[in-house]
Amino acid sequence: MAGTQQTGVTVFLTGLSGAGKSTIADALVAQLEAEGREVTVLDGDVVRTHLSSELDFSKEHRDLNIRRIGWVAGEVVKHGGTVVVAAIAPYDAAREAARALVEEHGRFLLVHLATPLEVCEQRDVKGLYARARAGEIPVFTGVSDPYESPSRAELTIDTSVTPLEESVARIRAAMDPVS
Ligand SMILES: Nc1ncnc2c1ncn2[C@@H]1O[C@H](COP(=O)(O)OS(=O)(=O)O)[C@@H](OP(=O)(O)O)[C@H]1O
Ligand SMILES: Nc1ncnc2c1ncn2[C@@H]1O[C@H](COP(=O)(O)OP(=O)(O)O)[C@@H](O)[C@H]1O
Repeated sequence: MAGTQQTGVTVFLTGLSGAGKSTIADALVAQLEAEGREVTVLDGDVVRTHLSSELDFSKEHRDLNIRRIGWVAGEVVKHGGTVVVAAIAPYDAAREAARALVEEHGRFLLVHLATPLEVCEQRDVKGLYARARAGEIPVFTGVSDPYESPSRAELTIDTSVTPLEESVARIRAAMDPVS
Protein backbone atom coordinates (compact mmCIF):
# COMPACT_ATOMS: atom_id res chain seq x y z
CA MET A 1 0.00 0.00 0.00
CA ALA A 2 1.51 3.36 -1.02
CA GLY A 3 0.87 5.05 2.33
CA THR A 4 2.71 2.42 4.37
CA GLN A 5 5.64 1.82 2.04
CA GLN A 6 9.02 2.09 3.78
CA THR A 7 11.23 5.04 2.84
CA GLY A 8 13.89 3.99 0.34
CA VAL A 9 17.56 4.66 0.97
CA THR A 10 20.75 4.82 -1.09
CA VAL A 11 24.17 4.31 0.47
CA PHE A 12 26.71 5.81 -1.93
CA LEU A 13 30.30 4.71 -1.30
CA THR A 14 32.85 7.01 -2.98
CA GLY A 15 36.64 6.90 -2.90
CA LEU A 16 39.81 6.02 -4.74
CA SER A 17 40.41 2.66 -6.38
CA GLY A 18 41.40 0.33 -3.54
CA ALA A 19 39.79 2.49 -0.86
CA GLY A 20 37.52 -0.41 0.15
CA LYS A 21 34.26 0.38 -1.68
CA SER A 22 33.54 -3.13 -2.99
CA THR A 23 34.75 -4.84 0.20
CA ILE A 24 32.47 -2.71 2.38
CA ALA A 25 29.58 -2.93 -0.09
CA ASP A 26 29.78 -6.74 -0.08
CA ALA A 27 29.84 -6.93 3.73
CA LEU A 28 27.04 -4.38 4.10
CA VAL A 29 24.86 -6.18 1.55
CA ALA A 30 25.48 -9.52 3.30
CA GLN A 31 24.33 -7.99 6.58
CA LEU A 32 21.24 -6.37 5.05
CA GLU A 33 20.28 -9.61 3.29
CA ALA A 34 20.73 -11.53 6.56
CA GLU A 35 18.18 -9.09 8.00
CA GLY A 36 15.79 -10.10 5.21
CA ARG A 37 16.20 -6.90 3.21
CA GLU A 38 16.55 -6.97 -0.57
CA VAL A 39 19.33 -4.76 -1.92
CA THR A 40 20.12 -3.37 -5.35
CA VAL A 41 23.88 -3.12 -5.82
CA LEU A 42 25.36 -0.64 -8.30
CA ASP A 43 29.11 -1.31 -8.35
CA GLY A 44 31.15 0.85 -10.73
CA ASP A 45 32.85 -2.09 -12.42
CA VAL A 46 29.55 -3.92 -12.96
CA VAL A 47 27.68 -0.81 -14.11
CA ARG A 48 30.43 -0.17 -16.62
CA THR A 49 29.97 -3.70 -17.96
CA HIS A 50 26.18 -3.55 -18.37
CA LEU A 51 24.85 0.02 -18.34
CA SER A 52 27.83 2.23 -19.21
CA SER A 53 29.88 -0.06 -21.43
CA GLU A 54 30.49 2.66 -24.02
CA LEU A 55 31.89 5.15 -21.50
CA ASP A 56 35.56 5.94 -20.91
CA PHE A 57 37.20 7.67 -17.94
CA SER A 58 37.04 11.26 -19.22
CA LYS A 59 35.35 13.73 -16.87
CA GLU A 60 32.36 13.94 -19.19
CA HIS A 61 31.85 10.17 -19.22
CA ARG A 62 32.51 9.73 -15.49
CA ASP A 63 29.86 12.40 -14.79
CA LEU A 64 27.43 10.68 -17.16
CA ASN A 65 28.13 7.34 -15.46
CA ILE A 66 27.34 8.82 -12.04
CA ARG A 67 24.19 10.54 -13.33
CA ARG A 68 22.98 7.19 -14.68
CA ILE A 69 23.73 5.52 -11.35
CA GLY A 70 21.89 8.32 -9.53
CA TRP A 71 18.87 7.97 -11.77
CA VAL A 72 18.65 4.19 -11.34
CA ALA A 73 19.12 4.54 -7.57
CA GLY A 74 16.34 7.12 -7.47
CA GLU A 75 13.97 4.82 -9.33
CA VAL A 76 14.62 2.01 -6.83
CA VAL A 77 14.33 4.33 -3.84
CA LYS A 78 11.05 5.68 -5.24
CA HIS A 79 9.55 2.26 -4.59
CA GLY A 80 10.96 1.95 -1.08
CA GLY A 81 14.05 -0.02 -2.07
CA THR A 82 17.56 -0.14 -0.65
CA VAL A 83 20.52 0.66 -2.93
CA VAL A 84 24.24 0.32 -2.31
CA VAL A 85 26.46 2.17 -4.80
CA ALA A 86 30.22 1.63 -4.99
CA ALA A 87 31.85 4.01 -7.47
CA ILE A 88 34.91 6.24 -7.53
CA ALA A 89 32.67 9.20 -8.46
CA PRO A 90 35.57 11.67 -8.30
CA TYR A 91 33.63 14.88 -8.96
CA ASP A 92 31.61 16.62 -6.27
CA ALA A 93 29.02 18.15 -8.60
CA ALA A 94 28.17 14.74 -10.09
CA ARG A 95 27.80 13.19 -6.63
CA GLU A 96 25.52 16.06 -5.61
CA ALA A 97 23.49 15.58 -8.80
CA ALA A 98 23.07 11.90 -7.87
CA ARG A 99 22.02 12.98 -4.37
CA ALA A 100 19.37 15.28 -5.82
CA LEU A 101 17.95 12.51 -8.03
CA VAL A 102 17.65 10.17 -5.03
CA GLU A 103 16.42 12.74 -2.52
CA GLU A 104 13.40 13.44 -4.74
CA HIS A 105 12.18 10.05 -3.54
CA GLY A 106 13.98 9.06 -0.33
CA ARG A 107 17.19 9.15 1.67
CA PHE A 108 20.78 9.44 0.44
CA LEU A 109 23.87 8.72 2.51
CA LEU A 110 27.20 9.69 1.01
CA VAL A 111 30.02 7.65 2.56
CA HIS A 112 33.48 9.00 1.75
CA LEU A 113 36.08 6.25 2.00
CA ALA A 114 38.97 8.58 2.72
CA THR A 115 41.66 5.92 2.66
CA PRO A 116 44.99 7.64 1.84
CA LEU A 117 46.30 7.28 -1.70
CA GLU A 118 49.53 5.70 -0.40
CA VAL A 119 47.52 2.91 1.25
CA CYS A 120 45.33 2.35 -1.84
CA GLU A 121 48.43 2.26 -3.98
CA GLN A 122 50.18 -0.17 -1.65
CA ARG A 123 47.11 -2.45 -1.79
CA ASP A 124 46.96 -2.14 -5.59
CA VAL A 125 44.25 -4.80 -5.69
CA LYS A 126 44.08 -4.92 -9.49
CA GLY A 127 47.62 -3.80 -10.35
CA LEU A 128 46.20 -0.60 -11.86
CA TYR A 129 48.34 1.85 -9.86
CA ALA A 130 51.52 0.15 -11.07
CA ARG A 131 50.22 0.39 -14.63
CA ALA A 132 49.26 4.04 -14.11
CA ARG A 133 52.71 4.88 -12.68
CA ALA A 134 54.27 3.12 -15.67
CA GLY A 135 52.27 5.39 -17.96
CA GLU A 136 50.15 2.56 -19.33
CA ILE A 137 46.91 4.15 -18.04
CA PRO A 138 47.10 7.85 -18.97
CA VAL A 139 44.31 9.19 -16.74
CA PHE A 140 44.07 7.30 -13.47
CA THR A 141 42.27 8.74 -10.43
CA GLY A 142 44.69 9.85 -7.71
CA VAL A 143 47.74 9.52 -9.96
CA SER A 144 47.06 11.65 -13.03
CA ASP A 145 43.38 12.53 -12.60
CA PRO A 146 41.64 14.38 -9.75
CA TYR A 147 39.57 13.11 -6.84
CA GLU A 148 37.56 15.93 -5.26
CA SER A 149 36.82 15.28 -1.60
CA PRO A 150 33.09 15.57 -0.88
CA SER A 151 31.80 18.97 0.22
CA ARG A 152 29.29 17.09 2.37
CA ALA A 153 29.38 13.45 3.37
CA GLU A 154 27.15 11.79 5.94
CA LEU A 155 30.10 9.57 6.94
CA THR A 156 33.85 9.68 6.38
CA ILE A 157 35.80 6.47 6.93
CA ASP A 158 39.51 5.77 6.52
CA THR A 159 39.79 2.01 6.02
CA SER A 160 43.51 2.06 6.84
CA VAL A 161 42.55 2.63 10.48
CA THR A 162 38.94 1.36 10.62
CA PRO A 163 38.26 -2.39 10.70
CA LEU A 164 35.74 -3.67 8.15
CA GLU A 165 33.19 -4.66 10.81
CA GLU A 166 33.28 -1.16 12.30
CA SER A 167 32.76 0.49 8.92
CA VAL A 168 29.74 -1.72 8.24
CA ALA A 169 28.30 -1.05 11.69
CA ARG A 170 28.67 2.72 11.30
CA ILE A 171 26.99 2.72 7.89
CA ARG A 172 24.23 0.36 9.02
CA ALA A 173 23.47 2.61 12.01
CA ALA A 174 23.35 5.71 9.80
CA MET A 175 20.82 4.02 7.49
CA ASP A 176 18.15 3.98 10.16
CA PRO A 177 16.21 7.26 10.22
CA VAL A 178 16.57 9.21 13.45
CA SER A 179 13.22 8.99 15.24
N1 LIG B 1 41.57 5.38 -15.63
C1 LIG B 1 40.90 4.83 -14.62
N2 LIG B 1 40.61 5.57 -13.52
C2 LIG B 1 39.91 5.00 -12.51
N3 LIG B 1 39.46 3.71 -12.50
C3 LIG B 1 39.73 2.96 -13.59
C4 LIG B 1 40.46 3.48 -14.69
N4 LIG B 1 40.54 2.50 -15.61
C5 LIG B 1 39.92 1.41 -15.13
N5 LIG B 1 39.43 1.68 -13.90
C6 LIG B 1 38.61 0.71 -13.14
O1 LIG B 1 37.26 1.19 -13.17
C7 LIG B 1 36.71 1.24 -11.88
C8 LIG B 1 36.08 2.60 -11.60
O2 LIG B 1 34.87 2.71 -12.27
P1 LIG B 1 33.79 3.74 -11.73
O3 LIG B 1 32.60 3.58 -12.60
O4 LIG B 1 33.60 3.55 -10.27
O5 LIG B 1 34.49 5.14 -12.00
S1 LIG B 1 33.79 6.58 -12.06
O6 LIG B 1 32.94 6.69 -10.88
O7 LIG B 1 33.01 6.63 -13.31
O8 LIG B 1 34.91 7.54 -12.06
C9 LIG B 1 37.83 1.04 -10.90
O9 LIG B 1 37.34 0.14 -9.94
P2 LIG B 1 37.74 0.19 -8.40
O10 LIG B 1 39.20 -0.18 -8.39
O11 LIG B 1 36.86 -0.84 -7.77
O12 LIG B 1 37.48 1.56 -7.88
C10 LIG B 1 39.01 0.52 -11.71
O13 LIG B 1 39.14 -0.87 -11.51
N1 LIG C 1 39.58 -2.18 6.97
C1 LIG C 1 39.41 -2.48 5.68
N2 LIG C 1 38.24 -2.17 5.07
C2 LIG C 1 38.06 -2.46 3.73
N3 LIG C 1 39.00 -3.06 2.95
C3 LIG C 1 40.17 -3.38 3.53
C4 LIG C 1 40.43 -3.10 4.91
N4 LIG C 1 41.69 -3.54 5.20
C5 LIG C 1 42.20 -4.05 4.08
N5 LIG C 1 41.30 -3.98 3.07
C6 LIG C 1 41.55 -4.49 1.71
O1 LIG C 1 41.64 -3.39 0.81
C7 LIG C 1 41.19 -3.81 -0.48
C8 LIG C 1 40.10 -2.85 -0.95
O2 LIG C 1 39.77 -3.23 -2.26
P1 LIG C 1 38.33 -2.95 -2.88
O3 LIG C 1 37.27 -3.21 -1.87
O4 LIG C 1 38.28 -3.68 -4.17
O5 LIG C 1 38.41 -1.36 -3.11
P2 LIG C 1 37.61 -0.49 -4.17
O6 LIG C 1 36.31 -1.19 -4.46
O7 LIG C 1 37.44 0.84 -3.45
O8 LIG C 1 38.50 -0.38 -5.37
C9 LIG C 1 40.69 -5.24 -0.35
O9 LIG C 1 41.72 -6.12 -0.77
C10 LIG C 1 40.45 -5.38 1.15
O10 LIG C 1 40.60 -6.71 1.61
